[in-house]
Amino acid sequence: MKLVILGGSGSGKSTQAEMLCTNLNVPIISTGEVLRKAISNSSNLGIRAQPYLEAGELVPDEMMIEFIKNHLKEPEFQGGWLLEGYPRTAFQAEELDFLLEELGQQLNWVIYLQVTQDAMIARCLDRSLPDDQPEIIQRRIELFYERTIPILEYYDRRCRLLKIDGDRSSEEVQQSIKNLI
Ligand SMILES: Nc1ncnc2c1ncn2[C@@H]1O[C@H](COP(=O)(O)OP(=O)(O)O)[C@@H](O)[C@H]1O
Repeated sequence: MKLVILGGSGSGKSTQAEMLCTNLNVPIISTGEVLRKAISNSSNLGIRAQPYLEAGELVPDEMMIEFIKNHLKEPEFQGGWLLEGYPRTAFQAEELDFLLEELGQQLNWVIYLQVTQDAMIARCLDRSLPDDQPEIIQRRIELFYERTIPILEYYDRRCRLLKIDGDRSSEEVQQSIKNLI
């Protein structure tokens, strides 16, 4: 199974991604988590990505596209995978299509966790990750509507989109996803 899970800040996509990759026994790439770890390790990727995360801005497409290309070509991802937080822009979505064609793989589903803006903000303030200050959360949510919502229509036109109500318990959300994939 090859899945993408998307949603705004605090939509619960990391929680659902972890549950799914355990249930489906597939490896996961959570781009937000990878970037935060890269920053705390002061790796080359982390040093380059840090200013963007601290401002709530998206890391440049070219960096993310190269990162995903390098990972999805690794042997452990040949049998299936789950991408959480990628793609986030139209350019990333198009490049993912080209990459999957090159790898002879097909994306099964894009799972979109739909939650209200108020719920997103409340959950982010609750979890207080390093980049969870109110003004940064606001910017990340703005960017979600501006850059990521359009790619949901891209996948809907390809009949690959599953819209899930994320404003419920994580167990109910996970069951809804499992019923559809
Ligand atoms: N696909 C991506 N393209 C560009 N930047 C990304 C991507 N994924 C993660 N990031 C960066 O990492 C930050 C944290 O990502 P994530 O944990 O998914 O945030 P959120 O929970 O706000 O959706 C984002 O605000 C952004 O700066």
